[in-house]
Amino acid sequence: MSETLQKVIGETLQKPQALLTGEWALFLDIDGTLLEHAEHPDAVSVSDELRSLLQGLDLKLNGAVAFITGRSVAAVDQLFQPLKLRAAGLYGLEHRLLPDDDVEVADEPADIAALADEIEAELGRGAYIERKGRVLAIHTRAAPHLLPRATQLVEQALAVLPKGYRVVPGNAGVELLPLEAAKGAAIRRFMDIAPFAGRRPVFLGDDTSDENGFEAVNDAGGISIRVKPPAHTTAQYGLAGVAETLAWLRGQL
Ligand SMILES: O=P(O)(O)OC[C@H]1O[C@H](O[C@H]2O[C@H](CO)[C@@H](O)[C@H](O)[C@H]2O)[C@H](O)[C@@H](O)[C@@H]1O
Repeated sequence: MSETLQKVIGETLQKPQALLTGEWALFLDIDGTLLEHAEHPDAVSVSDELRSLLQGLDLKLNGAVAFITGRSVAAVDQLFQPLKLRAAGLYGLEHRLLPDDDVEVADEPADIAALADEIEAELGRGAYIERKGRVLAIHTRAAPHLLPRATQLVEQALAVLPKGYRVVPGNAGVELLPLEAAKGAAIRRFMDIAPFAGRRPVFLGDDTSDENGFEAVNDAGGISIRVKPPAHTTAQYGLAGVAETLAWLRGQL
């Protein structure tokens, strides 16, 4: 274990009680943080152990736990069923502020179906095009050589998309997001309401798209934790991988 990581984990573990008191709000990325990456987005599965860990944390923190994910809330529910938590999906284009509430969706999607079709036709079967309304994910895990071309295609598409669309590197792929899709804003939205308001936010994530969330919790005096941290991250702390993240979370129960 690197010295930095040791220090980071040591610091975090020095205050476990603090995480257990009512002062914390916990925000969780899913893929690469709670779940190991799989070859295809539909190939991941959630263990009963993970479900009960999350349920336990939710109880412990009086409901101040939310998924902050690039997946849609419907996809998250499907994955974690029967567990339902508060959630922001599609990088904050969707919010479910209470576990049993309806999902609030930001404005009607721009029609990017035609663009998705064009990219799919150009890249062929090696790439998987995930259509998420206003968000488009191009997965190249099964054909890494397609990533540069996929990135080029989505960058070119910016010229014809509504203002504010941007390209964000994914994990073994690339995503095209509208302006309002940002994890930091999603976290701030929760922090304005009960039971999150007045607590210190903790956010765990593993991707470039999570950096915006780290900035938001840093600004709010919270704790940002990047799983498998790269050299450059705005996160204050790091955890080595999914297994270590789950162990750390179990330690907070
Ligand atoms: O914000 P997250 O919860 O981390 O979601 C980010 C994206 O995760 C999924 O894609 C990634 O995980 C897949 C399963 O391991 C993997 O096959 C893919 O290569 C990864 O990029 C999901 O499919 C996307 O919609 C999310 O935006």
